[in-house]
Amino acid sequence: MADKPTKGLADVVAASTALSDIDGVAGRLFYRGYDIHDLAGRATFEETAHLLQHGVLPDRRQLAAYGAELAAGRRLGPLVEANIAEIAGSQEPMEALRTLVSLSSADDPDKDSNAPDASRRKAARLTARQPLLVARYHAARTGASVPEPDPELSVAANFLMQITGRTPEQREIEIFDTCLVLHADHTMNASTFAARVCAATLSDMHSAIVAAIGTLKGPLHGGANEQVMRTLEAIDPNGVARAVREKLAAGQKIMGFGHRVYKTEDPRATHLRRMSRELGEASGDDTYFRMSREMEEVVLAEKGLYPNVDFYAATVYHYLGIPTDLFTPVFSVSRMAGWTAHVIEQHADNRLIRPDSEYVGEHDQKWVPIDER
Ligand SMILES: CC(=O)SCCNC(=O)CCNC(=O)[C@H](O)C(C)(C)COP(=O)(O)OP(=O)(O)OC[C@H]1O[C@@H](n2cnc3c(N)ncnc32)[C@H](O)[C@@H]1OP(=O)(O)O
Ligand SMILES: O=C([O-])CC(=O)C(=O)O
Repeated sequence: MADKPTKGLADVVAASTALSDIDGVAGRLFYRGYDIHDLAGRATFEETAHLLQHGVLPDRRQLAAYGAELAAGRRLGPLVEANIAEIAGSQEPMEALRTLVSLSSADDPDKDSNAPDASRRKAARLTARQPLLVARYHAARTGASVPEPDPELSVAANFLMQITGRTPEQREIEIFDTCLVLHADHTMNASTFAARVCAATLSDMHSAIVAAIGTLKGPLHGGANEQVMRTLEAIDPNGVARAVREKLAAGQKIMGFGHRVYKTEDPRATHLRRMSRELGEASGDDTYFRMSREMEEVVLAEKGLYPNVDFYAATVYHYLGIPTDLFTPVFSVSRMAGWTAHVIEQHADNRLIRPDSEYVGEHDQKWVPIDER
């Protein structure tokens, strides 16, 4: 007889990891032992991805080699090239990414190997390709041409240039790079768990990432950042408190608030709030930032809930000129670093993940032939 389940597996320890750690009471987050507050604004996304996928912060030689690997991986395979226009015309961004990443395995020379070196090469290729997939998807649906990625530019700079069609300012690149660092990994979040469950069957890296993308898409997880912006756009700037109270009274959740693990401020939100303020003020119209601040005060007062990573990411991306329906794809660009590292970690010390369930259905049913039912 199985034990009673913990609904949503809350507080269940599902895996061991050396990748990231959270103290939900103190509001602290660490990547391989480094405090997120030390990494944000200092480490680049490339350094962070190397830290996660290779286990160490790279020295200059390692970083140059990893940067060259990413630059070489910034191209789409023939199957993706042949299908991207049709997919962009018929699928929403996260659906499209799910499909395009799946198609990407076709030309991956390491697709049949889960050996550590092969998986690290796949991790770099997936990390390099994800921003390009988002940019090329967006261009295909708008009919715009997309500038070729510049091998001298960072992931953040290339992505902003390709999405906005203009040369981003240095400060915009720094802010976006920090966003990528902040979203790169987060212990056993739902999409990472999905990736690890898939990997634990000894399935391949691409399959695990497809599972993760499908899981990130939902509005209770990565999909919340898009919903935050839609909420801000739908609310009268002069009626924020009233609108929030009405939603709560109607039993609705306010997107971008609450967290399974953090019982206090999400440390990533601290950085994102600051960057949202800076970009809002620089834009000359910080209405959405001010509305966000008011929402934050009301939700804390009414429900005791704090903003999570998705809340201020929404306005940061908005001010950077990223289309709202690409916010969750942007999350996937960053989280690719963590997902792939988790797949490598799972394969390195694997056991099938197969929990039990509590049976709550009927017992002792008697078979009835179809014509007698
Ligand atoms: C990258 C990320 O994934 S960060 C999370 C992104 N998701 C969101 O922002 C969506 C909104 N937030 C939520 O739905 C939740 O807070 C989650 C999914 C993040 C965490 O979920 P859980 O730990 O399962 O908490 P659960 O949903 O059970 O909420 C507990 C209580 O707080 C309430 N609550 C939680 N979040 C919210 C919210 N955003 N707005 C209003 N009420 C909320 C619930 O209604 C519930 O109240 P009840 O006990 O009276 O029924
Ligand atoms: O950890 C979680 O449950 C969700 C989250 O904040 C993330 O994935 O970044």
